[in-house]
Amino acid sequence: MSIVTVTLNPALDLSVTIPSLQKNQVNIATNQHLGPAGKGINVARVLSDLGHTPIVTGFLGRDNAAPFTQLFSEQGIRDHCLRLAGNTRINTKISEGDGSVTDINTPGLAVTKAAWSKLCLQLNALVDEVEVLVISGSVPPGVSLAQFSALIAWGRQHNKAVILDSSHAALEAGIKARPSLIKPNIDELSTLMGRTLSHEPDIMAAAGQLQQQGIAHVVVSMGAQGVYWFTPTQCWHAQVPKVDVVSTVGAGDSLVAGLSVGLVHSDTSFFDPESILRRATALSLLAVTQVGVGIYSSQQYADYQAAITITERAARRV
Ligand SMILES: Nc1ncnc2c1ncn2[C@@H]1O[C@H](COP(=O)(O)OP(=O)(O)OP(=O)(O)O)[C@@H](O)[C@H]1O
Ligand SMILES: O=P(O)(O)OC[C@@]1(O)O[C@H](CO)[C@@H](O)[C@@H]1O
Repeated sequence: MSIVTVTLNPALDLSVTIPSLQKNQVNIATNQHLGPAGKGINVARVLSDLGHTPIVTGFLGRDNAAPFTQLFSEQGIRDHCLRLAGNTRINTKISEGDGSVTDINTPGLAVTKAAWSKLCLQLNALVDEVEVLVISGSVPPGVSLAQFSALIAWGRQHNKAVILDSSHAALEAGIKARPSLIKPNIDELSTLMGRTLSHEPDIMAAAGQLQQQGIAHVVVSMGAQGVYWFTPTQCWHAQVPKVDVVSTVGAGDSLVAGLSVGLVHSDTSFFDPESILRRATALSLLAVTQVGVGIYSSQQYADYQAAITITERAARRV
């Protein structure tokens, strides 16, 4: 059994660092890096650093698939991604000296009906191997929101824990299929609820509303303000230490990787949200202190776990 991540719209991330972005000017980057990414791919990379053997699936462009194939083979990730004619998109991530990031994401490779059918067949063939299904990222051209939502419903019908990490219309559509856990960031949650959320009582009320719609776990990532995790019975908050931010890209994916490991035991007595949240949040701190994701230092991972403060909040239900 494995954690399976589905990335319908992966990307090569072109990460550039500049001191301060000047609009309408020539900006000279001090660093650049082009590497395989996309939300579910990032999740799998972190899982493999944690000692898991995740399965990745979704779509890749055949013409520039080599960096992905190399990553999967180096990291021991089981590659079930379907290759389509053309190139996987390139997303640009501009990191500035103050830690802010500007993302320029492109729409991605169009998925044909035949390719979608192949993915469905492949998932059916993998079903007995799925321990947790992580569905991450945007919906590429050619895939409808109904198909996206059906993917989540498929996982739930097969009694799998399904994590959904997406945004905008895809998040809204996906929620209707009642994933087991969603991980919006605070802006995504505000957009979803149609109101600005920033204070704890508002976030609690929003999470409660979503739980009433059948989503057991709502995790809200809040950047430097840490993480809230609303389980069916409790509410936890992770407070993060101040860190030197290199790039926040992939921080949410690293958090999701840690949560996916935790959900493996969600219906057993081994389920311990406090320690899952501590570890998952530490993984997100490793992400913000590097370009890309992964455990670059076991000692740093341990130190971040020790520096995170987890508190239980009195859950308020709507
Ligand atoms: N500036 C920061 N300082 C400390 N921790 C941070 C910072 N930004 C992010 N984090 C950590 O990473 C987690 C996820 O970040 P964030 O809320 O920005 O998610 P996200 O928007 O989904 O990220 P992304 O889409 O870029 O992967 C936070 O909950 C926090 O633990
Ligand atoms: O367009 P999506 O799928 O929503 O997001 C894609 C993306 O921004 O997400 C990852 C960071 O979370 C990046 O590696 C990648 O470029």
